[in-house]
Amino acid sequence: MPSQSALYAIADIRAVEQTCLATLSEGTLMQRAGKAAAECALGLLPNASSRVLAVAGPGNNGGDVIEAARLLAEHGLDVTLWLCADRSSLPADAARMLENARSSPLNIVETPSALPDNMEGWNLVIDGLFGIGLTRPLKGLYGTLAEWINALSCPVLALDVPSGLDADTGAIVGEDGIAIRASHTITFIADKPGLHTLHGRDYAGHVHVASLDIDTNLFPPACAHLNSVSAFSAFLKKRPHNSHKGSFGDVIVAGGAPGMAGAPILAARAAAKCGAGRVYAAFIGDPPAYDSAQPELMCRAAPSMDFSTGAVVAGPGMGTSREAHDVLAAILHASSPLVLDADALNLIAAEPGLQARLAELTAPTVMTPHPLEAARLLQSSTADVQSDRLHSARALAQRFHAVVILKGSGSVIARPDGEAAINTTGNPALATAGTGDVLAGICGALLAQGFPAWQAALAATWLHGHAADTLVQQGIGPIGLTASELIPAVRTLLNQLTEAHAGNHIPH
Ligand SMILES: NC(=O)C1=CN([C@@H]2O[C@H](COP(=O)(O)OP(=O)(O)OC[C@H]3O[C@@H](n4cnc5c(N)ncnc54)[C@H](O)[C@@H]3O)[C@@H](O)[C@H]2O)[C@@H](O)CC1
Ligand SMILES: [K+]
Repeated sequence: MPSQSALYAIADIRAVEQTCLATLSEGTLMQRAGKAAAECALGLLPNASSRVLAVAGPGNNGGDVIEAARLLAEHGLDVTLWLCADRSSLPADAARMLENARSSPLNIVETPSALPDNMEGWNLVIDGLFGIGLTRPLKGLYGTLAEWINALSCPVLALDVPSGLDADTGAIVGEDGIAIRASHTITFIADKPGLHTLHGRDYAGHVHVASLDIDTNLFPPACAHLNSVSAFSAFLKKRPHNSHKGSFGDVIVAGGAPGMAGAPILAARAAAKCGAGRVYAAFIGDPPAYDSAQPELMCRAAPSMDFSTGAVVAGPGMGTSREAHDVLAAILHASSPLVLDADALNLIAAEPGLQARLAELTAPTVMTPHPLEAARLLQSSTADVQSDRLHSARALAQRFHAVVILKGSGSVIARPDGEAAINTTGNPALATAGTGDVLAGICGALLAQGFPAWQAALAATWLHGHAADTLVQQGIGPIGLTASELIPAVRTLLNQLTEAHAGNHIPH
């Protein structure tokens, strides 16, 4: 089995599946999938007399659920199978599973013409309508069934992919399409990107991978990975006693047009609490004398700053004025480790001269667009960006020669060589003003402490999301979590991770 964090595109899964089908006896893979699904279902059921509704579609995803339903019925559960397809046109393996099921205690209802009025009484629904063979939106009976299932209060286990969801992108198929909202998904052969980004997290729920005992050697390289601590932990360093404020780098946050002074302050506070030795907040508008809540920050006028002395976070509340443009041009000429956020991205999107300079930079550079900023940079629409987030993040990384964090549910981190990761932490509490400034500040602090751009982006995204998850568990959110509250939680996590993962060697 490939590593737990590896993600595979549908085309790669198909290739692996075809090779396996050629060497295994007929129905073997489907039997393995059905068995894994039945075991997963058992773990979700309250007792031995639970009532299960299994829905089967016209393809092999239907075959998987027929086999799972048979096994559960033979286990003694009260299982009803709705076969939402014409029996005579099922693919061979699925037809075989149906034949096997006929002699089991499974209650089979073929092509149900109407849905039952009674929505209560099911302990679990298993979704085997469509898997990776989905080619068009759910319509007619399938659409109605998805709506009906989504209104139930019991757990829903999706087999391979929640029906209606694109396993590559996490998009719901069709303009007004619908997908089954699962509480759990058991996905076969290997994990898939669409279960973790865009609508993926909302529709797939908890994802479990069943590898079906396929030989690891049959897998091509993964198309992306899930972000995890192990991807950046090598750069978590214990601090030597003999260190001083110069040992951990400077961060200069540049932004703060008139009326927008809070944004750079948030980023600067985050940078200070994530371990930068010294932090400057540089303002396009008049700088405040100091930050009374965090007087360690040094507040300056941006046009007079030297941006070559530390890692720079450009953009929070920067505005797009002529002054902002000139400050950004000076930043790009300083060639420092760089985080580009918010209006810095908008300025770059609007000006080819800045784009050309950015593409020339060799210092570590991280860009942190949300989908609208990404659309401006790619000269496309937000809908286009979101329709394939992995592709969009990679396109940005290649075009601007930078590591890109495309924010949103399941943030995508991509680098110019095409390597990409999907973040697994975070929750809707982060959908509030200022959280992006905090992310940029964390990233800047890690760059200042010597993280390469890729690991800084992975670590910042993971920490930012995990801090929000921790706060929500404590009841601080999702409603009303503020960006300021994230900052001390990120600091705690960063210290805990460093304590747990850092080696004893002295960094220098
Ligand atoms: N072939 C095998 O032996 C295995 C298949 N597996 C399962 O098979 C699935 C893939 O099977 P298939 O390729 O048959 O694909 P699906 O079962 O996802 O469905 C494909 C069928 O549905 C039709 N279809 C697609 N979208 C539709 C829509 N919106 N409305 C109505 N009909 C639609 C297609 O024309 C095709 O007949 C995987 O997701 C996985 O669950 C796994 O069991 C592993 C082994
Ligand atoms: K499914």
